[in-house]
Amino acid sequence: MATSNTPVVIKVGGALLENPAIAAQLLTEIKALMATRSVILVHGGGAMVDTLLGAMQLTSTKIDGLRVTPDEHMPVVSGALAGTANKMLCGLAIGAGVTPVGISLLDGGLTQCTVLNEKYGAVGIPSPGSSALLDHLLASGCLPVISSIGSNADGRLLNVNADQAATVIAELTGGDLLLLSNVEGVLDGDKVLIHALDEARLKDEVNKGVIKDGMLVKVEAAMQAATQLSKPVTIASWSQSLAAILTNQTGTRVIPAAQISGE
Ligand SMILES: Nc1ncnc2c1ncn2[C@@H]1O[C@H](COP(=O)(O)OP(=O)(O)O)[C@@H](O)[C@H]1O
Ligand SMILES: CC(=O)N[C@@H](CCC(=O)OP(=O)(O)O)C(=O)O
Repeated sequence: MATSNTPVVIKVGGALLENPAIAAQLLTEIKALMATRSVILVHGGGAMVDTLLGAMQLTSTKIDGLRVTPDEHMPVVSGALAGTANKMLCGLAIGAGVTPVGISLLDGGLTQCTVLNEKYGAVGIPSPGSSALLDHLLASGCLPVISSIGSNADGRLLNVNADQAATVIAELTGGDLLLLSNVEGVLDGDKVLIHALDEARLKDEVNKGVIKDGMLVKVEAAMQAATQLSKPVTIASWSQSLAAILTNQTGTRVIPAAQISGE
């Protein structure tokens, strides 16, 4: 039975699925956490998308960490993310003794997406919708496992970066957001962990080219969520213990940008 109304929204990058032992350990820790907190799992699967597109002889490019996704790639992309990756995580959850419910951003009116820019093809930017489905699942003691496949109002399927997907779910639920990846957090130019990243430092490291590619999308999503929720967002590694991450012993804390007074 959860004792806090504030859920923990945990996002895992797709590379986790290539490490089944670590993934199983994380799900075991999530089960323990669910004794006191509601947990929502949001996941990526970029590596799996690459593998499945490659197997279909389809080439894929990224601009600033976002995949250019022609509509004709969407059956493979949604199959990889909402299908294979989602069900692998649900299977690991069952193995850990948790009851998962695998869904996507487009289910139950959780989010609505708009097309980012046609130069990216079917790539969506999500906005919060209704939390009713999540409220119901959490009240039932289930673990929502959410893939980053969304839709616009016309039902066009859209590929959403999974860090942006996690951000919108944290905003929807007021949750504490952990973005877990294959690095211990945001690293500086000497590959040393940055413990706290405020807006000025973020801009500086981005301008220097130290924060780039997938991490650029991640820190920008984290700063948006931190500012919107008025609380820090954590970027850390899924190979470290959740207990250590939740007690700020490891990872990078992204600090909310100062709100302009009167806003
Ligand atoms: N300053 C940085 N600190 C840490 N990682 C960085 C940095 N700049 C770029 N990266 C890259 O970003 C990657 C994490 O982003 P990404 O691959 O999108 O992760 P995920 O799939 O878990 O969301 C790291 O593995 C690293 O290669
Ligand atoms: C638009 C866009 O870039 N979508 C991502 C969605 C998956 C993702 O973000 O996976 P990771 O968290 O493992 O990187 C993609 O197609 O790779």
